[in-house]
Amino acid sequence: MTSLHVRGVRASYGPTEVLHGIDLVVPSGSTTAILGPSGCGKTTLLRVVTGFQTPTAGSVALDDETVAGDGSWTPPERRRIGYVAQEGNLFPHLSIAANVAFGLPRSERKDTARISQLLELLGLDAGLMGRRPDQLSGGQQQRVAIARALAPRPRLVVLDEPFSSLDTGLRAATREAVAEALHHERVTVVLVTHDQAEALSFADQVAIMHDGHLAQVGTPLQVYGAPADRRSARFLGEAQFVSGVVQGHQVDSDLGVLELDETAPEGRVDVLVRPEQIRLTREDGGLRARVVSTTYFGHDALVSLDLVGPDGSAGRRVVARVNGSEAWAAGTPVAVQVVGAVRAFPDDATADG
Ligand SMILES: Nc1ncnc2c1ncn2[C@@H]1O[C@H](COP(=O)(O)OP(=O)(O)OP(=O)(O)O)[C@@H](O)[C@H]1O
Repeated sequence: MTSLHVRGVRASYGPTEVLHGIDLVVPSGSTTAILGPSGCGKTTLLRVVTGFQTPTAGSVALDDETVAGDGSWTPPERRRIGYVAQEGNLFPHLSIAANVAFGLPRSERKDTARISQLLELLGLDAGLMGRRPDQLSGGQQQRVAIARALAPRPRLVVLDEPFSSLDTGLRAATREAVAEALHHERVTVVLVTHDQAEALSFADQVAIMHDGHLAQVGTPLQVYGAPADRRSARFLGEAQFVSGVVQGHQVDSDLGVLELDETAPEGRVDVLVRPEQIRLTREDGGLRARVVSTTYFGHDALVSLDLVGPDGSAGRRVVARVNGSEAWAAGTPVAVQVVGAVRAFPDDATADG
């Protein structure tokens, strides 16, 4: 097992710098998801790690072996990094067995035991070995691509949006099978995605990238529950901000007096309240609101509400996430309660976007 160390990496296309000093450690045998909007530099970081791009500053090391930077350079084919692209890129003219074997050293390419073990590991029937890629579903093709990447026992596996071309049901099943196989092989993994649910469910660690910077690196719970800035909060799940004033461990906000998750400087703040933190009841009293509309998703629903002021006037709009089986018709008067501690950010909207 191998750990990945990215230190102060900068990278450019011509005169334009797109990575502005990336620091990231992926511990041995763990999975890190790099999550960020299109164009933020995720693929460029993968290119630097795999060796298809030279950093203009900083270094990349696998354990204590520097493969780029600090005067060292190991070409991609000698880094022992397995790479899986969005479309898998299987060789169309080769059988499934030959595709997987392609990853093995020439002397081991006839090792059918290793090939069937890998296919089995990815939940693929050994009977598929003789087929060609176009005779498999998209999900099966991606599993074969992962098997091919794992075949030579790489030090690191890099997955660039490997599930994004699959439809929703197939994506979840493929992701689960791949996660299990990677875990079984105890390989270190970097996954690039712009799918929040994928990053949170697949990875031990999530790195949030914006404009060539890592805004935050932490466990899925940390990055979702305690985002470093407003932009990361908005990028990961639904985020709404209400104004408030910090008083000790509490904040007096548009949604009442709420507990803070950590101490914040006294004064005006914006308070992050996730929709699932807002509970609705039909009781009279408490903080009053009126249902504006409901968007139904099956397992849950988002309910838009206008808070009602003491004089009965409509106040600010907030959104609550409720169980999909609950029906909240437009116009229904409700009582609103915020559950759990909330996070405060300085109220200067320009502070972190
Ligand atoms: N070959 C290139 N030449 C010039 N600029 C490039 C090149 N490849 C990427 N860029 C630019 O570098 C920036 C980062 O691109 P990159 O592909 O790393 O982002 P990304 O986060 O992977 O995006 P996506 O999720 O859309 O794949 C973007 O502004 C992009 O336009």
